[in-house]
Amino acid sequence: MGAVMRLAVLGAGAWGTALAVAMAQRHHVRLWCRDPVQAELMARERHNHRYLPDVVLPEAVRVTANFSEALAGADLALIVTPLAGLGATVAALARERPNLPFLWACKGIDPQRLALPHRIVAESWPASLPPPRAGVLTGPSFALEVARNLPTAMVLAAADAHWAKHWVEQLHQPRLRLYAHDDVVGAEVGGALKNVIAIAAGVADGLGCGLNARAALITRGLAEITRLARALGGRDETLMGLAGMGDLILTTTGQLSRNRRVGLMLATGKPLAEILAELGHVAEGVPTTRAAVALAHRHGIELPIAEAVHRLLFEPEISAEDVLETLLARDPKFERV
Ligand SMILES: NC(=O)C1=CN([C@@H]2O[C@H](COP(=O)(O)OP(=O)(O)OC[C@H]3O[C@@H](n4cnc5c(N)ncnc54)[C@H](O)[C@@H]3O)[C@@H](O)[C@H]2O)C=CC1
Ligand SMILES: O=C(CO)COP(=O)(O)O
Repeated sequence: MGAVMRLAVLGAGAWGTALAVAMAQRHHVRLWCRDPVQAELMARERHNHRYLPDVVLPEAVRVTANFSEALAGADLALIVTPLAGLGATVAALARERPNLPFLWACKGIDPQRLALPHRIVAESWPASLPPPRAGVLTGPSFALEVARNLPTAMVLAAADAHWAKHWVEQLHQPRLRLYAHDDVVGAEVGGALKNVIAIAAGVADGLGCGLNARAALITRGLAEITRLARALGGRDETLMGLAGMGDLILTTTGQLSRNRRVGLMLATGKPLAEILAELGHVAEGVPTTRAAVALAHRHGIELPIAEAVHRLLFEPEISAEDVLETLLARDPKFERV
């Protein structure tokens, strides 16, 4: 195991808070929360009532709303904002600590630029600086379980496999097991698209389609994820691992998934705006569905489940039952990825 370090966790939602708690078992952690009122409350009460209730913040986690203070003396930053905040956070990090290595832990595809997180990072990084030393942290990991120290396995992927291996050795813990990887595209597509399939699984379960249907959705969902990853330059085998199949199984079946919950509520006919307000957390599968369908058109590949979720999310006059019928009416085919 590596030395004790100083870590800056940037973003204090459910996932940032959970990672801060888990990392504080071995390291000194500063948790940056952009809202000063929320930061003060968390520092005083040692809880994140808004995003991760029932979890106590250990002494080794220092909460601050001051970005510079969070980064002062840090050996590594973990960016844990929603995907929509990644670019601005990377740009601010480059201004403050241009040499600091960092990981991003957000999942999704930007629906405007159709960009995976690593491209958002590259495009937000000043051209005048040497490229950042950075990678992605992803895999099947519900925040609450990580914060409760339940055994979890994740992937740390970077284009430079040696760099990934180095940080795995520094951060690995018996109950937060990290595997190094060098397929950033495959790992990111797995983390992004599983949320789209989780929405579909929630809809199917909400409609009472049964366990056979859920298994079919997971399997054909994995085929869609693999197809898109391949089109974008990822490797098939990555999607058979933690970042692909692992996270897909967790999110399509686990009651803690917010994206699955979006699907369950869509099945009741509730409007999307109401669902998102009720959720109170980010559901990255919603914007990512738009991006996935646009990328499928661009690359000439078929993503029937993602297309079905797209219709249900963004064509309010269409019901969950109608979308299901359209999916079931597809012509028979060979089973191929
Ligand atoms: N919650 C989980 O179990 C996991 C979440 N993730 C990913 O981590 C990312 C964050 O998710 P959660 O923390 O769960 O979301 P959340 O909805 O619980 O919290 C989001 C947090 O980010 C803050 N925020 C929003 N925009 C921001 C910005 N521009 N700059 C800084 N902070 C900003 C919000 O104030 C809030 O504190 C998402 O991409 C999610 O897919 C990944 C693995 C597990
Ligand atoms: O990414 C996650 C688990 O790996 C969390 O999924 P949800 O955002 O659907 O809760």
